[in-house]
Amino acid sequence: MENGGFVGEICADETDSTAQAAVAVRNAYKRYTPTAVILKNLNMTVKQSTVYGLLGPSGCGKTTLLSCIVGRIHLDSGSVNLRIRQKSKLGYMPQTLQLYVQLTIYENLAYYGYVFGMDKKAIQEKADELCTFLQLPPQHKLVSNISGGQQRRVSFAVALLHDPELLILDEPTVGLDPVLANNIWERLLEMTKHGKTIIITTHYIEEAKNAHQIGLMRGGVLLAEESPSSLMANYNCSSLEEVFLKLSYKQETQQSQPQPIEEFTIAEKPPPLPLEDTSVFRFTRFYATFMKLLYLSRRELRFVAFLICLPLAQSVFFNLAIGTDPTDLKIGIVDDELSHGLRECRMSRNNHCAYNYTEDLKLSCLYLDELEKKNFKLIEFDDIVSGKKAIKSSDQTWALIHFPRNYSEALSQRVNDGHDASGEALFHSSVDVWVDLSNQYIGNMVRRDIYYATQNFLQSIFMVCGDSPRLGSLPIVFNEPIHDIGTPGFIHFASVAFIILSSFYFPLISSEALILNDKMEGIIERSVVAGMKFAEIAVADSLFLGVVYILQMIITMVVLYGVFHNPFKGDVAISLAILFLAGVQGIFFGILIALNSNTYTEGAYLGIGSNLVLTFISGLVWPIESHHFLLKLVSPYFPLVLPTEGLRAVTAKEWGIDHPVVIKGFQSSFIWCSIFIIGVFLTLKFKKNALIIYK
Ligand SMILES: Nc1ncnc2c1ncn2[C@@H]1O[C@H](COP(=O)(O)OP(=O)(O)OP(=O)(O)O)[C@@H](O)[C@H]1O
Repeated sequence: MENGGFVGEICADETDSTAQAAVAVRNAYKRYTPTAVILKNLNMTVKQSTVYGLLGPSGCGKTTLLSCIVGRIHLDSGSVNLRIRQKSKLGYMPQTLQLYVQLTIYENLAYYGYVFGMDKKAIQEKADELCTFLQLPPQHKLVSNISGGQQRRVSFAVALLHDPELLILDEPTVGLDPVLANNIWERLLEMTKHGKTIIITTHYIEEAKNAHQIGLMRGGVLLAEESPSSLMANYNCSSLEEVFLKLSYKQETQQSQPQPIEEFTIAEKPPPLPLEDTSVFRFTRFYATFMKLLYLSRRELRFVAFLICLPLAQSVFFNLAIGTDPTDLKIGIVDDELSHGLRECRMSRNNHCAYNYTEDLKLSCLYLDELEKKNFKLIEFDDIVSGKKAIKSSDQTWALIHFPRNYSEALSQRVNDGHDASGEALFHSSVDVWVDLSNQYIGNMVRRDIYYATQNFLQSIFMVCGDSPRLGSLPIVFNEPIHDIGTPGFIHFASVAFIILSSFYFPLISSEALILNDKMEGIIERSVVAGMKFAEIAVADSLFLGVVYILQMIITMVVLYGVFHNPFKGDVAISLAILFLAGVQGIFFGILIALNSNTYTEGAYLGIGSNLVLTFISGLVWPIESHHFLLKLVSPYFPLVLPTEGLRAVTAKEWGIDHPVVIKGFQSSFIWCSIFIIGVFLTLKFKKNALIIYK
């Protein structure tokens, strides 16, 4: 390099050094947005077995440069060549913490140790040594309960844990006790004697004098790259601060005009990452994730209890709150044939035959008995006007029933005279009913039960006279049901959709929460830099969630079918298979949401919002047969809709795996599982920040 020239203007004879260097960055160019150009044709050469101090003001691009070196982000053009070939030989301490603060110091070290392929004994030995050296609190302390400086030292320990050949440290000495900082520098220099190479960024120029080589960075370029002594000698300065100042002035005068963005050529395809990992699935990394989940569940007992109690509470409340008919509904009664009000019914003889009418026959009392049997509470009103007023002004009374003054006599005549009954007898033998239909469901139910009560009342009249009760029935007979599930209630219908949605939703929120948390905290990022594959994380998470899911499903099924006796008549294995596939869909949909969310809020909205839509269209709230015709055209193509139909057919109709409705349920499940899994692959491949949140 020409004396005084920026490192960006690299000489041809230096290209040989690229091959020998531990790290060689050539013509590096990186921008975050078209106007935010961070690295501008930067060149950097780090010799093997040296400490390289990267110095520069805040925002000059140090972290960006290190991120490109460790493969956290791609360069837009240029190249990074590393002497090491495997990620396991790289140690990286990022600027942000990227630790599990809910875990202890040891558990964090163990997690990353397993990621690096270390065994338990080696991890424990190294953890003991590093914790002593870095003056860390006892290893059983939670990271959340130690100071910020101590947390950073744990992060530093993680970088040193597996004795890497190339160590990249982003401001490891911030806020450290000077003695400890000095010890760290001594250790770093000692490590170079064993062939290690270290790049370290720092704001402390004084401390950087310890490095073998210093890179002075400003505005996205390296102004100089030499040993501290040569820098001071070459620039005729007594301190590094002075050298930096001189070079900064020089840069200012040389680049008085900002370099136009067009001058930087961007490669069409981003240059490859320096350490593309070709290794396949590694058991140790899968084990690291699984162990971490076990550690987390031990630490987060409250959350585990929540995961178990949530299905319990949901299914209990579902059964207690949904599906059974309302009881004790109030009905207003205006009975003009009773001169002493409803208490007269208790005194009068009501059960003699209507064919023999006498003054004391009060058939309205028999009618009222039937209404009470339907669990209505009867409220007496003096007249129709006050009864209607009460319904209008209060939401407590749902209907008003009026019996005319000569109701029993007219009804007797109607029964006796049959088709010869007079118009007056027909008129006065009818009760008037007004129903509050402001709540359609309750209003319709009140109407239905008044019909049933009327029918029962008429049947009882003929029975008392010794005739067939059929005389008082509509001429229609409902025979044995074809698919009998006992007394059918809305809950029986809804319980199938409920269990499918639970099978889908519990794994969804758990997988989403796990991945999104690790993504937001930067732990996936650090793990990926350390060699972790997303497949290893996904498989370990899925297995762990599978166990939780089985527990959740057992609880839900015991409550639904054991305690509340919802109908379940068909093949258990087919039903469990449908539920299992709903769980798999949930896990992968949760992962997909996490990969596509950039904030916790976004993740929460996507998770809850999608679930609401599925709740509406899957038949939990209302039968899909009653959907709008346009929705009916598309709803079968939504997840869970056909599996719900299939499960309903299995559990209520005992249809088998070969029935088209059940087959369609399975087809839909397989197709949606595939769509979610493919979605995860495509997101990982094409979405820039699927795993990493650039802070
Ligand atoms: N993800 C991002 N998107 C857009 N701009 C970014 C992003 N990350 C960093 N930057 C910008 O790039 C510039 C360089 O940031 P970088 O973190 O590399 O600087 P630095 O030298 O490490 O600073 P410090 O010493 O304060 O850590 C800054 O202006 C920063 O705002």
